[in-house]
Amino acid sequence: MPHPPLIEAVPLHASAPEVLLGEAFFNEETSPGDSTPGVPLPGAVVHPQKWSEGQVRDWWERRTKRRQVEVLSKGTDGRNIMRWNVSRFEQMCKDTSLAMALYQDLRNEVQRFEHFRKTGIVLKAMPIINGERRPSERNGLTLKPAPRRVEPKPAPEIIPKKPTVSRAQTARTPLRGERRDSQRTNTGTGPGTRLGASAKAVAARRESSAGAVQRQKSAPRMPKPTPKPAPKPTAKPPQKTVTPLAGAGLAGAPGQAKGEKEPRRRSLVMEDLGDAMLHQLSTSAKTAEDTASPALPQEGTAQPKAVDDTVVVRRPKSARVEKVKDDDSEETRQMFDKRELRKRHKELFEQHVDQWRRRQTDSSSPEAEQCRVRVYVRKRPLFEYEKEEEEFDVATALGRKIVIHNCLTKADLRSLFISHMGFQFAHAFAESVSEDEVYRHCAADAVQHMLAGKVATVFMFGQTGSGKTHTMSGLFRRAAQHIFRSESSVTLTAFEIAGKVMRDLLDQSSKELKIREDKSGKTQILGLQGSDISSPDALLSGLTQAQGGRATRATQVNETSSRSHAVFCITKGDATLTLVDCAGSERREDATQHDARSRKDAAEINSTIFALKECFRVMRSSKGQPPYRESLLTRVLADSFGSAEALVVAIGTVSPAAKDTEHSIGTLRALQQLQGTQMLFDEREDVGKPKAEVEKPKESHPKSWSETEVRQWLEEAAGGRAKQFAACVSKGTDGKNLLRWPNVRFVQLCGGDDDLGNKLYQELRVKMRL
Ligand SMILES: Nc1ncnc2c1ncn2[C@@H]1O[C@H](COP(=O)(O)OP(=O)(O)OP(=O)(O)O)[C@@H](O)[C@H]1O
Repeated sequence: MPHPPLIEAVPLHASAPEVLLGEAFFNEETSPGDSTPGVPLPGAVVHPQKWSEGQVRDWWERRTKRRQVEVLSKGTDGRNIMRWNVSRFEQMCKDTSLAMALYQDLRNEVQRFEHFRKTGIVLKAMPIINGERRPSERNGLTLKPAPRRVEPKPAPEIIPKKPTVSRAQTARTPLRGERRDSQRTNTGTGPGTRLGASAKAVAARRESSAGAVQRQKSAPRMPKPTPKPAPKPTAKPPQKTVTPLAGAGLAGAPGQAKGEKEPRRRSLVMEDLGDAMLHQLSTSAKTAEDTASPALPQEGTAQPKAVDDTVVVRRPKSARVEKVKDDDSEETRQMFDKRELRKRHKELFEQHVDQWRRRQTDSSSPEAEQCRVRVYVRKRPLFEYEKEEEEFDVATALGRKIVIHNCLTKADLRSLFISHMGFQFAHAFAESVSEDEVYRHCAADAVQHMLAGKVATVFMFGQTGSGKTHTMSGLFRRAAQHIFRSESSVTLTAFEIAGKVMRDLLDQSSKELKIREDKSGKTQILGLQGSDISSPDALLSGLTQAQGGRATRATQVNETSSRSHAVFCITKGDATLTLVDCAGSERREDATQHDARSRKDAAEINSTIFALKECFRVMRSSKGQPPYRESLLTRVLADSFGSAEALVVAIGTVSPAAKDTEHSIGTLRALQQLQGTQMLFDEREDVGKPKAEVEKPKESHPKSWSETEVRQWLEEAAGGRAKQFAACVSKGTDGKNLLRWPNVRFVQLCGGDDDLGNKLYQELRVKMRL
C-alpha cells in the first residue's frame, strides 16, 4: 500500500504564547503495508480507540506540556481514555477549557482517522490555543461542519432606571400574600417610559413574524472556554429585601453548597426524551413490532445503543453468526436517519398528509370543561429557511385537537407509512391565529382570576424556537391593558432561574438571589426587588425589560434562545398573576455543541420540568401534597399550586417541521400528562413504496453470487476500501464459498487490516438478511 502523504506539522501560533498544542501528533507506528518502520506518521492513521498505553501517554504529554496536570494512571490506553467524559479530564487537569479541548481533540483524532480511511490522506491536527481549537490557516482542515452565518443579534440591554418604575430598594417587598401601602403609590410617569434601544429591537424581533423568515439556523459551535466568573460576593451582604412566598415547611435550596458562587451561565433545557423512546411512544405496541423500532429500554435488559435520531433495526442473529462472533452486536445493526428518510420521501408524505387534511370536514369538538388546570397548544408557522431545507408541515390544528403526522418507514426501509397522532386540549391554535385570539382563550381568564383577588399562573412550555417567548410577548401587551382597566397600580417582580441560580430580572446588578424559609414556614426570596407600576405602558415596559434581560444564547435552532426559566409576577395585595416562560427544550441533536456544564444544567432543568409536571399531576388529582421541594421553580411557585382556588394555564408551543416530529410528540405527551389525559387517536396509514423503490429489482442473495459478483461486491463493499483486495480472491470463490469464510479470513484478505476485514464480514451478513 502506498505511504499516505505526509503533511507537515502545523506550526505553533506565533502570536500566542499560551499555545497548548502546537504540533500535530506523530506516532511511531507505520501504516499498514508501510515498510519503513520508525517513520513518524500523524496519529490520525490509528484510531484513538486502538492507541496503546504508550501512544496515549505520548498524546497526553504533547497536548498538556507546560501545564500542571495529573500523570496518567498505568494501563490507560486508547479504549480507556475514549470513555472519559469532560469531567474526568477536568479532574486530571483542573482546567475546564483544557479539559474540553482535550476531550474535543480526541474526537477530532477520530475524524482525522476516518478521513484518512476514506481518502488515504492524512490531515494535520489543528493547534489548540487557550484551550480552544483554531483552524489551521495553512492546511485548510475543517473537521467540523462549516459554520453557518449567523446574523449578529443585539445584546439585550437593561436600562438602569426607568422613570415609571420606582423600586423599593431596601424595603420588604411582598410577592404574594402581603400588601404594603407604598405599593399603592403611583410613582410611574406612564406612557413616557422608554425601553433601551436594543431591548426594543429584541422585543420587535420577537413580535415580528417577518423576523422568522429572516432567521437562519445558527452555526455549530465549539465548546465554550471557561465561563466568566460571577463577581465575588461581598463579605457582608447589604440589607436585603425579603420577599415572602407561600409554601410551608420548605428547607434550603437543595444541593446548593454554602458560599458556592456559580458564574452567571447560560443554561439549557432538555425536556427531550431519547429518540428511541420517542419512537416507541409514537407508535402502538403493534406498530412498534411492525416497524422493528427499538423498544423502551427495560431495566436489566441489554438494549441496542440507539444513536440519536436513528432507527436502529436489529435482526435476530443466527446461531452461526453468534458462534463466529458474539461480541459484534454493534456492527450487526443498521442505522437509518428518520429525518433523512422523511426528507427523501417528502413529496409522497406531503401528498398523503394533504389528503388526510382534506378528509377532515368536521373540526368541532365539545367545549372544554372549565377546570383549575387548563392546557392549550399553539403551532407556529413553518419558517422560510425550513422550507428551503426541504422541511414540510406535519402538524394540523383542528379546534381542540392537534394532530402530528408522524412520517415513518417500515423495517424493510422501503415501505412508508404515516401515524396520524391526535391529541386533545382545551384549544389548539393553528399558525394563522392572531395574538388576540390566543389571549382571549388562554390568558384572559387568568387575568380576570387575579383581578378577582385570587392566584393565577400561566406557563409556557415547548421546544426551543417553537414560539414561547413570541406568545408570551403577545400576552404581556394584552394583559397589561386588561389589568389597568380595573386596577390603578400593581407591583411587578421578575426573576430567572438558570440551573440552581436565581437572578433578579429588574435589577442590573445581576446578583444572585437566595431563598430561605421564614418562621411561619413561608419561602422567601432574598433580595428580590419589586417595582410599583401605575400604567399599562409602564407595566408592559417593565415586563419587556425583564424579558430582554434573560440569559440567552444562540442555539443550533434559535439564535436568541432563552436559556432560563423566567418568572414574572404581577401582584395586587393577595392577588397574583404569575407568568412563567420556561426555557426551551432541545433535542439531543440540537445540543451536540454543548459543553459539560451545559449538559449538567440541562439535567438540572430537566428535573425542574419533571417536578413541575409532578406538581400539576398531584394538584389535579387533589391527593397529597404536590412535591414543591423537588426544584427551585416549584418551591418559589408553591403558592400557585397550593392555593385551592389557584388557576393554572399551560400553553405548549410546537414546531410544525417534519424534523421536529419527535420533539413535538414529546411536548404534546408532556402536556397530556399535565392535563391527565391520553392520546386521542393514532391512525396508521400505509403510504406504499416510493416509485423508485418499487421499480428497483430485488438484490440477489450472496449465496447465489458468481465469482464475478463476489469480486464486484468486494470492490464496492466498505465504501470501496477493499477494492484493491478484490483481485486477491482466489479463483473459483463464489458466493457459497464466501459465506463460509470466517471473520479472520476477511482480515487476511485485507492484509491484516482488522477493521476492514470485520467490516466486510459484517456487510456480508447484512446482505444475507436483506
Ligand atoms: N406563532 C408565530 N408566528 C410567527 N412567528 C413566530 C411564531 N412563533 C414563533 N415565531 C418566531 O419564531 C422565532 C422563535 O420564537 P421564540 O423566540 O418565541 O421561541 P422560544 O420558544 O421562546 O425559543 P427559546 O425557548 O429558544 O427561547 C422568533 O423569531 C419568533 O418571532
